Amino acid sequence: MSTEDLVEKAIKIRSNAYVPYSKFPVGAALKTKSGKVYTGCNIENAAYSVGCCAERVTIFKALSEGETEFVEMAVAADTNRPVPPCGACRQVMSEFFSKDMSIHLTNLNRDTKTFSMDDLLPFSFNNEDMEK
Ligand SMILES: O=c1ccn([C@H]2C[C@H](O)[C@@H](CO)O2)c(=O)[nH]1
Ligand SMILES: [Zn+2]
Repeated sequence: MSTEDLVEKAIKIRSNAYVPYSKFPVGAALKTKSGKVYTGCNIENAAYSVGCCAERVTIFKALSEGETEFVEMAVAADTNRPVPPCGACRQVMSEFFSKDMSIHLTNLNRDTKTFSMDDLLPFSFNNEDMEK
């Protein structure tokens, strides 16, 4: 699947977002090495802090199905600039994505900015930091 198609999937899955509190639907699409695509949206809760972003829902969906190798992700929201993922999602991404993996951030105009994992979260805390 092309990057453009991955972006379209991220935009489309926003329609499943459960966002009664923020009214800010976000969608994400994640491509595995084998070419399979997992999609996800944000899911909120009356206890605000237990809601989950589209990016993490998508990554956890794929991981829980046994996927471990990812090649590309797209994230979409109705924003002026391509939507920036929150810090928590960047940290989760850095656990499972290689430093050079591409993450495409976009909006409904299809303005798209592509970042490598390392650009999105430089100098990230990881397992090696606990090895001393
Ligand atoms: O990149 C982002 C930014 C925000 N949100 C969600 C969290 C919350 O449900 C709503 C408002 O922050 O948007 C995401 O899913 N992804
Ligand atoms: Zn997030």
